[in-house]
Amino acid sequence: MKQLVLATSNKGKLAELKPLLAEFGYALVTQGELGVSDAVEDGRSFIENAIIKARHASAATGLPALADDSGVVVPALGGEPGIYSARYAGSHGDSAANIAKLLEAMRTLPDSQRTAHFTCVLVLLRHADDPEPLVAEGRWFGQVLHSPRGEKGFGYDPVFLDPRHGLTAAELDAATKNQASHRGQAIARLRALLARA
Ligand SMILES: O=P(O)(O)OP(=O)(O)OP(=O)(O)OC[C@H]1O[C@@H](n2cnc3c(O)ncnc32)[C@H](O)[C@@H]1O
Ligand SMILES: [Mg+2]
Repeated sequence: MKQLVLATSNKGKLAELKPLLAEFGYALVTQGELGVSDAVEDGRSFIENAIIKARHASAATGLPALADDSGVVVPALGGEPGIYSARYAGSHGDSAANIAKLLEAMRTLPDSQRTAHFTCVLVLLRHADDPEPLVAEGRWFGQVLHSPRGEKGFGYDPVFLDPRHGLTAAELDAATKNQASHRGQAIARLRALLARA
């Protein structure tokens, strides 16, 4: 079976992506398992950063690569944290600090201005020099709560309310989150692109 390197070091993403990719017909290997360093994410958009990460992992391994660039976008904050979601409060991947900063920035906002969405852009390089990567985006619309709820998931999940279920992303079981989420939607689009490619 052809190997595919997952170009992410985020354990939460890996846990969600692995079951979603099960039917894609690849043997999955993470960039960490292959000793690939994290790429420098200096793009200006989710798409640019996802391409940077996929190209970095693919160039280092010679394998096809899948990257995920994602984040939470709050229109009332001018789109923040956006592409800076992982390092919003300064240090990379400190979810408690990121959530605290987000809640403080939104402290005075009424419910009508607390809408937000998660965005996920997936980039699949089908081989190391693939000039035309497959790009798939998904968005998950909801509301930012005033305080965290739930223990599951990762990142901003405890403060993101999914209006369809009336639960935060951290209160949803993994399969339900994957059905609703930005990442799940992006994977469904990627599957459709692959079927046509
Ligand atoms: O770059 P990689 O190695 O993939 O890992 P990362 O965590 O740095 O990933 P990003 O650069 O794409 O930043 C995404 C951040 O957005 C947040 N995020 C993305 N998807 C999320 C989800 O499903 N639930 C909660 N937070 C999410 C979370 O804080 C992530 O760290
Ligand atoms: Mg990152």
